[in-house]
Amino acid sequence: MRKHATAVIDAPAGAGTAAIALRGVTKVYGRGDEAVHALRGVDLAIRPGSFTAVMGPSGSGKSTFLHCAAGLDRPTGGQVFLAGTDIAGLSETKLTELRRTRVGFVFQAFNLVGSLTAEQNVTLPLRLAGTRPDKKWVREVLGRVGLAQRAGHRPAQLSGGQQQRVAIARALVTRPDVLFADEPTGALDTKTGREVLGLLREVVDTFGHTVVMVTHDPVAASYADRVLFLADGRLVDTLENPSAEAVADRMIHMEG
Ligand SMILES: Nc1ncnc2c1ncn2[C@@H]1O[C@H](COP(=O)(O)OP(=O)(O)OP(=O)(O)O)[C@@H](O)[C@H]1O
Repeated sequence: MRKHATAVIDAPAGAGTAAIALRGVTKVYGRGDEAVHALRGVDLAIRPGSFTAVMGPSGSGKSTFLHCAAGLDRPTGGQVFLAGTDIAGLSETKLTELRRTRVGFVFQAFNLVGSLTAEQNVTLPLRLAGTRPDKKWVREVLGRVGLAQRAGHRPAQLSGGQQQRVAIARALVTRPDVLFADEPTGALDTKTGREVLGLLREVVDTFGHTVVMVTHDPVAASYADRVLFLADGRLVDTLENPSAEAVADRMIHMEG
């Protein structure tokens, strides 16, 4: 039997002040005997300008949480507020617009367009949203991720860490309310992974962005201000100012 850590459920802050707030969010895949309860009533609030890591055993609902929080998928029940907007009530068109402009995504596999330069990859979300890219702002974002000198390079001409930096710049270019990262260091070696984590920390501390990152790695989680632990679709624990050791210890007890 899976042992759960003490259940500490965050009281949702006023939905209007949180970058993200979930209220009683459930997600069921399939029906009847086949039904999988991926989220079983998640309540939480994430402060603007904070860095949050989401951890939990395989199958605990981390990706489902990320998808529901980011408007990539609709919850079966409950409410998701993104900077005060209840996204469950939005039409498909509005939800697509929200995904393009108010949230940013960084994935393990970078997901850059190989035929485009770093700068063109970064401006892609703006073009998709029908906005003319502001050159000064695009340069600024490329500078924030340390790629001012690589703007004209294509992904194949960049290292894995540089490609992930392009992906981070692309995620930030629309000035999103939240940047979601799904195992952003999963495809990188340890040293490069740490550099990317340092960059995520920096965009929070220096530029006030809000980052929510799913990870399996306790060291990655230790870069966050707070770790949320999911088990069997529930938020079962949180850890403030986490050390890698404390996170690893919590995980061992959850998986034991
Ligand atoms: N599209 C789907 N259809 C049916 N079941 C699904 C679907 N997506 C996820 N699940 C199930 O929901 C549960 C939660 O999955 P989820 O991918 O959110 O977990 P996770 O914590 O991200 O796992 P991992 O760490 O292995 O990536 C699992 O039991 C999974 O099998």
